[in-house]
Amino acid sequence: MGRKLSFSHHHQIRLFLLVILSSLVYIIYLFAVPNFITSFKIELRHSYGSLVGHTDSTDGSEKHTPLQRNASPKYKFLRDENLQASRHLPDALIIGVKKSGTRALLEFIKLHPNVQAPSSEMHFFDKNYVRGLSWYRNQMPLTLEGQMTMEKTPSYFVTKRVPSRVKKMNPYVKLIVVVRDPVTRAISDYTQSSSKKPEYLRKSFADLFYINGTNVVNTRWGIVRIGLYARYLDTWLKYFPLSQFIFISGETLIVDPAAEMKRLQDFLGLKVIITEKHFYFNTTKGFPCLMKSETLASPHCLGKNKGRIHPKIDESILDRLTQFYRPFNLKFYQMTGIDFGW
Ligand SMILES: Nc1ncnc2c1ncn2[C@@H]1O[C@H](COP(=O)(O)OS(=O)(=O)O)[C@@H](OP(=O)(O)O)[C@H]1O
Repeated sequence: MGRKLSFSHHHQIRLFLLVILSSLVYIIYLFAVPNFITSFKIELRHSYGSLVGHTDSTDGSEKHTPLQRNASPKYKFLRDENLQASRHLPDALIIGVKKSGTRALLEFIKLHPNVQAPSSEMHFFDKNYVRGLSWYRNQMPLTLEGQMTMEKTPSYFVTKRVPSRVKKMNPYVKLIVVVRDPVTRAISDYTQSSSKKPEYLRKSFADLFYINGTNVVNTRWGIVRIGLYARYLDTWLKYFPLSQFIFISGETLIVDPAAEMKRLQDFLGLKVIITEKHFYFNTTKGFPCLMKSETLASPHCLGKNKGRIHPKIDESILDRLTQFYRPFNLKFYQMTGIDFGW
């Protein structure tokens, strides 16, 4: 009887321990797994650490949480060095021009250790302005002291309300404009639009280029209008001095990317780190590619929507376009002091 009692007593203790252990496992599951998933998602969203806590105060200033609080191994170096990372409004903007090589330029300059930039176009000054500057700053990647922040949205160059808004953010911001022969630019833009908008498939370049069967150039067609660089620059120059701009040749960016990158690094006051060594010419793509990108250690070209095959456009239309742009191009050379040779 005594042995029986002690057996059931042991049995009860084991059962009790099992219940405690299962409850513990359940509690750990409840708390730890969601936390793990959340932090994993955050890591994915920001390749360069948004786990460094920061919040926006109502007055728009930014508060930082010390890196020491972040246990992620990614920040070990920063913690060891007692460095703090924070988000800043852009010091430089790639404002345009659409289809001139703005993505290539951004990818190339992002290789510089002192440059941080979001990959996507923020469209802050044209479409998202109501969200406010603190929203814009929150979209920027973290930077350390000595690093500059950059953003590119090519529609800024041609949107009337943008220059005054940019000036309000920072009157000393550096402005980067990539330009390309407006004829090639128009065809590139048309090629992209045809791939996106089905209505373009039913109309040829000629249909859209001339006003209803006449031989009058349709200057209301955005694809033609964007190439009037002198007009848009004129608006920008009402707000910023020419010395705050750099004009990058889209053509040179393809044949000699290192030369344009040297000009850009000098203009931004950066040590020239991106040189010929960073590029190779990919004959299949027909464009320069990077030996390594910001995220990939292997040779890397821009995506397949950059460097598209253009449709054949009638010679007479090309001549007409060239003539049409000529006076505007000359004016642009005069304003910038650069003959782009178009
Ligand atoms: N290295 C490299 N690789 C691929 N493409 C290159 C490169 N350098 C310049 N380009 C030219 O960039 C054109 C696209 O311009 P954007 O990046 O400014 O286009 S966008 O406005 O952001 O849509 C793109 O236009 P398309 O050829 O019409 O696709 C290219 O001609």
